[in-house]
Amino acid sequence: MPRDLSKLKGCVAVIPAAGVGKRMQSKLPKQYLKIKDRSILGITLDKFLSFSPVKLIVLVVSSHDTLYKNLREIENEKIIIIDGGDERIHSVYNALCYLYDNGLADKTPVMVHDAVRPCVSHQDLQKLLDAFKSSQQPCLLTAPVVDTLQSVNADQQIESLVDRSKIVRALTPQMAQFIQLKKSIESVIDNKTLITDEVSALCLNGYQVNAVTGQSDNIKITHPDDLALAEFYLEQQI
Ligand SMILES: Nc1ccn([C@@H]2O[C@H](COP(=O)(O)OP(=O)(O)OP(=O)(O)O)[C@@H](O)[C@H]2O)c(=O)n1
Ligand SMILES: C[C@](O)(CO)[C@H](O)COP(=O)(O)O
Repeated sequence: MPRDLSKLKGCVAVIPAAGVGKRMQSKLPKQYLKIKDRSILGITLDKFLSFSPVKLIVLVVSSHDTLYKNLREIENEKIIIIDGGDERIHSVYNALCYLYDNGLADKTPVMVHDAVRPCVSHQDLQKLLDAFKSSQQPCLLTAPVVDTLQSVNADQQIESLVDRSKIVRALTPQMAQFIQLKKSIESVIDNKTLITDEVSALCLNGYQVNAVTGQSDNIKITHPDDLALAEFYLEQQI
């Protein structure tokens, strides 16, 4: 549905939810699995609908998906639905193209957040937004690595100790000005560079990206064990 986005003030959230969840090994795409009667995607959407700086949410779903229509959160005028692509990066790019085609101003802050990270807190969203506003540079939520890190060779033999003070877990949201994000992703897609997040695209295009330490409970539900863990973390937030 076309909209005039040229006057939009505030932040846009892009939520890629067009994956199949292979590693989850469930019949349903994992974003539709339930945690205490609520779908993972519904919980994530609710976090963004109730975060007032976000004025528009672009939800990206598979073109074969009909399940999103059953979400009680979907009937909200802040949400726009877009078809996804083959990889996460293509799904995000489709959302950015929609925003471009509908006139979103170049400097609008855009946050990209995985549908399957329902434990993200408003406190962390605000922290990320504050860091973005004060630095005027792209940034992302991160969490420290707590284990000792060893690198291994192809035969699983330990090669060397990795300096963990230089490593962080890349979480989402990841954010940048709209046009920085769109041009960076466009360029990695054109060059067929394999990347798994927005920050990689921004770095490859020469932007300085700042890590903002967030809560380590902002997990991506990836494997079956993560479901119980996310349920536990969400209970702690009530
Ligand atoms: N073509 C794709 C692939 C992934 N995603 C979304 O990107 C997020 C993070 O990706 P990941 O955890 O890798 O999800 P899946 O691709 O669904 O999982 P898997 O890799 O196990 O198949 C998820 O919200 C997923 O729905 C997407 O929008 N479009
Ligand atoms: C974007 C992301 O969630 C950051 O951790 C991640 O890159 C998703 O991709 P992956 O396939 O699980 O690495």
